[in-house]
Amino acid sequence: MRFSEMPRIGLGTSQLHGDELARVLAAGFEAGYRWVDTAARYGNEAGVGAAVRASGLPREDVWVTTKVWNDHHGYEAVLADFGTSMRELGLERVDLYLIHWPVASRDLYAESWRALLRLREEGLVDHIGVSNFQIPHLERLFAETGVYPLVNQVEAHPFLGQVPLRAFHAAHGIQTQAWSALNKGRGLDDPVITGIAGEIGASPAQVVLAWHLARGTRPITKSGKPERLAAGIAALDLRLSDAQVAAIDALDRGERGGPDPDTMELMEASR
Ligand SMILES: NC(=O)C1=CN([C@@H]2O[C@H](COP(=O)(O)OP(=O)(O)OC[C@H]3O[C@@H](n4cnc5c(N)ncnc54)[C@H](OP(=O)(O)O)[C@@H]3O)[C@@H](O)[C@H]2O)C=CC1
Ligand SMILES: O=C(O)C(=O)[C@@H](O)[C@H](O)C(=O)CO
Repeated sequence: MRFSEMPRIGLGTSQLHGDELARVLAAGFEAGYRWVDTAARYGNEAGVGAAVRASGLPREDVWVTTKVWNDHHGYEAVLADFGTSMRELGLERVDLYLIHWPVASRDLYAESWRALLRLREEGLVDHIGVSNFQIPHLERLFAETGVYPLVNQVEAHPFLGQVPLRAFHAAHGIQTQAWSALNKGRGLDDPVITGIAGEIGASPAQVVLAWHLARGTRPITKSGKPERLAAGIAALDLRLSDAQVAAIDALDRGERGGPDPDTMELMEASR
């Protein structure tokens, strides 16, 4: 799939395995999701690939992202682990391959980025990017290779607006993707969000997804409940006013629910 055709809302698969993974992905495809986010770390690439094949959808209609984990940084290690991901997925191509975290303490992320550039040059992956990179990490990639990532997938939700990072992305043509787009349900009861939900006749979760879309961020969400998955896709049709977007922007308190990219070092094996 061309980058310009990339779906606007992604379906996450972290911590989903076996029958539950198959059930959620089948419900997600039924609801209209066409972008699945996995990672070596999630230990479910084989199940994701199987669900894509089982969907009956043409392969070119589904966007599959996977990521290399922290224990496989470095040029040769990335190339080797990409091969393992491809075998696990059992798909001919992966649409987007990301470096999951910078793990700056290892000082291997720029070398890892060179490996992603090679994979793209060789046509083994269509698009490449990073996840959880801060501005200095992105600057370093450009300084060393002259190429910015196409995507940076970072934690973002109303309590973590990522304003400086998003401005940097906009200046350098990097797409912002939001993981934990719903902050795992936290803050959906905030009066600003429930108030806008009442104004437009939508659910709080739909309001948050519509807010991501209005500010040009691509949200990735997850639910085990088919009705929530369907509601998420319906958010594509919602339009917030500038005032509603600004009111949600004002909830930003720089509050992370997940790890801090500057200190995240989890090196447990992904496989
Ligand atoms: N690159 C990275 O480092 C990271 C990437 N990710 C990716 O992003 C994906 C999404 O992240 P995740 O944190 O799961 O996303 P969300 O913010 O969507 O959180 C999902 C949780 O929110 C609940 N939820 C979903 N919809 C609603 C709703 N309408 N009302 C209330 N609660 C709701 C779900 O519960 P229920 O199932 O009961 O509906 C689930 O427990 C991951 O699966 C993964 O693919 C995640 C973390 C880090
Ligand atoms: O879920 C992800 O994509 C993450 O990067 C992290 O949540 C990671 O999997 C983790 O284990 C953090 O402790």
